[in-house]
Amino acid sequence: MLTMRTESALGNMGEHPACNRLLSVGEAFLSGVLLEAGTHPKPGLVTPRSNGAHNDMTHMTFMVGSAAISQAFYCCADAGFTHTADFPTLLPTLRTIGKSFEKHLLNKTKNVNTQRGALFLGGLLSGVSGKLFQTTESSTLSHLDVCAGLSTMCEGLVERELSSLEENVERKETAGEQLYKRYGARGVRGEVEDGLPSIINAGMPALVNALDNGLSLNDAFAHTLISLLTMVEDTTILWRRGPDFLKSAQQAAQSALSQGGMLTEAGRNTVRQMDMKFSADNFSPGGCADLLAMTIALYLLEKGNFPRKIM
Ligand SMILES: CC(C)(COP(=O)(O)OP(=O)(O)OC[C@H]1O[C@@H](n2cnc3c(N)ncnc32)[C@H](O[C@H]2O[C@H](COP(=O)(O)OP(=O)(O)OP(=O)(O)O)[C@@H](O)[C@H]2O)[C@@H]1O)[C@@H](O)C(=O)NCCC(=O)NCCS
Ligand SMILES: Nc1ncnc2[nH]cnc12
Repeated sequence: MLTMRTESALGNMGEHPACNRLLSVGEAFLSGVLLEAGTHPKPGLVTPRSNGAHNDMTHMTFMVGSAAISQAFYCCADAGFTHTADFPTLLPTLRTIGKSFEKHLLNKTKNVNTQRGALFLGGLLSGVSGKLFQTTESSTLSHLDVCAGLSTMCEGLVERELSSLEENVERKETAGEQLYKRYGARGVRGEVEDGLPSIINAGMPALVNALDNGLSLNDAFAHTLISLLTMVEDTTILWRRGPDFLKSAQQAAQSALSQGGMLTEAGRNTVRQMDMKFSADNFSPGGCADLLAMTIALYLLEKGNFPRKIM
């Protein structure tokens, strides 16, 4: 006797569409983190061909990290689908799932922080997606609806977790908490509370435009990353090199985009130069990398698949 999940995973969609749709949420977000890690070039970031600004991780670290968090997305989607109360009351459940997977991630990567941010973003988005599937028969979700649900669920998160930070808290303050105190940077919490404006206004339009213009998946993803970098307040850059570097990185990305980004040879050369400079200056936009992964995942949730051959 097959379990419901196994039967559905075997494609028996007719009987268990709900479970199959939750499996597709998990698959979309795992695809996002894997395809992000596999994209090259990405200024300062780890790719299959470069370790960027990192001396403690390679592409293999991200494969192990992705495997470690892969089940979190289905678990969060399932939690969202079975959550009978309103969006804000779903958040603590997802945080509990996330915190246990974060421990697992760091255990599997031997304490190298590959994708804490991706786990946070993907887990919350998966939970919202699962909840939205309660009220539709569709097998796809609009990224605008998912981002709106995220914003509703995370309303007040910055205030609760950053603005009201106690002085000399018992535990070591996280990077995000220290950066909020130092610069007022809202980081990933600000992104989710605002409903991912960087994806809605930059990432998703860039990805759709790149694919419509015939770019390969790799080049479309690299183009999307550059677009995100123009506007994201990336605390991983702030943490390593401060606000002036963050501003210069955003300006460099804007300059590359003005030359066409990955759509033109001049733009591609500028992106390659950015990669060399970010790596030499020892900083990388880890937050933008996570948002790239999420853009890919939300694209797959909305469209179901990529438009052409997977190349
Ligand atoms: C909620 C937390 C994840 C918040 O953690 P923290 O207090 O540290 O807050 P932030 O710094 O704001 O964000 C944490 C990570 O989020 C990514 N990020 C940063 N800015 C943004 C942004 N504007 N938008 C989106 N995402 C953003 C970033 O993660 C990526 O970069 C990390 C790799 O950076 P790197 O510098 O290479 O490595 P480090 O070890 O950090 O530094 P070095 O020593 O090497 O210099 C990697 O994590 C990428 O993912 C930020 O780091 C957390 O507190 C939490 O609660 N987690 C539990 C999980 C959870 O609640 N899940 C819920 C659903 S499952
Ligand atoms: N490819 C990557 N390189 C470095 N940090 C990251 N954080 C998320 N993806 C990353």
